[in-house]
Amino acid sequence: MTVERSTAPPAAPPVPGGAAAVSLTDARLAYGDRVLWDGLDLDVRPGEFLAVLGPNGSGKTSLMRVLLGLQKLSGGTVNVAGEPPGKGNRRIGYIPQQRALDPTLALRGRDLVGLGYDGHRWGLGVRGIRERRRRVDEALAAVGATGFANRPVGLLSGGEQQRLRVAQALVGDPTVLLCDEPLLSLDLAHQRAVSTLIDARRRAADTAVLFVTHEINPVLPLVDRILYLVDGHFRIGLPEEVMTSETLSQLYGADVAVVRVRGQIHVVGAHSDLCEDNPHHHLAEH
Ligand SMILES: Nc1ncnc2c1ncn2[C@@H]1O[C@H](COP(=O)(O)OP(=O)(O)OP(=O)(O)O)[C@@H](O)[C@H]1O
Repeated sequence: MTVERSTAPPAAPPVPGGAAAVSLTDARLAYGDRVLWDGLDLDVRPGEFLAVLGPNGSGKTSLMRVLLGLQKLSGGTVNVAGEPPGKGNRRIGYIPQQRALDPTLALRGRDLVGLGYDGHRWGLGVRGIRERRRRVDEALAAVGATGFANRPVGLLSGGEQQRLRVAQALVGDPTVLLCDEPLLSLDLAHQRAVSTLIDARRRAADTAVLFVTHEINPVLPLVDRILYLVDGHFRIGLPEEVMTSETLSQLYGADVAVVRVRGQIHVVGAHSDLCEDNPHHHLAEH
């Protein structure tokens, strides 16, 4: 399989005097002889919003797992918030891909969010407990979850559970926020609320955001750069560099047209393997 290195010029200006929040150098991930990506050089600067796009199975979640320390690279190096990724890295906030929680789970919403604040330590002391409550309440309010914070999480709707996951990821003041399709199962109003919240967080606290999504349009105004993965190939660049007919046709190895309508991007492909379930991909079979 041929593997492509990004040819797009690095769009993000170097961080003056500061280290990258996420840094991958000559990174490779392969399962057996299946190469997901190779030669991946990527520095995400503090405060940057990087959208990670690509069809099913292109390795987006695997990239998140590498950054979380759950998956080893097959080659190259990775650093997150200045250190090699490890399971207990407190500087990472993670919003996992939506999965319904066990309906019998007795945990309340506010307990789930609290795990993001101090799931790793015990014995906070009275002042600590007060501060914890304040922070958890603040995070719950920010995602509009105060009204159902005391209900068992297993009985909440998918969208309500997802808002709690967002609060859990943000309550620990992360340096790096990893989001794996966080808008799935949210209605439009809550999609907007959650993306606004994530955007506000990175602006206020310089949190780097890596945002896996199948649907670029809801976050397009927030995106600084795009990492687009397709079957072992990738491109990194500004949205206007990556989301072009020429670049995507090269990446997919097929005739792909990128159409912009009223500020939205639509991708029209020639092959059904161009990920049919992607809302921004409209298929035109020949
Ligand atoms: N531990 C593993 N061992 C072997 N293959 C794996 C492993 N984890 C993932 N894969 C395979 O690697 C490919 C990439 O998976 P990944 O979940 O990263 O894709 P994705 O881009 O997030 O896909 P989707 O859009 O469907 O969520 C898939 O074909 C998957 O089956």
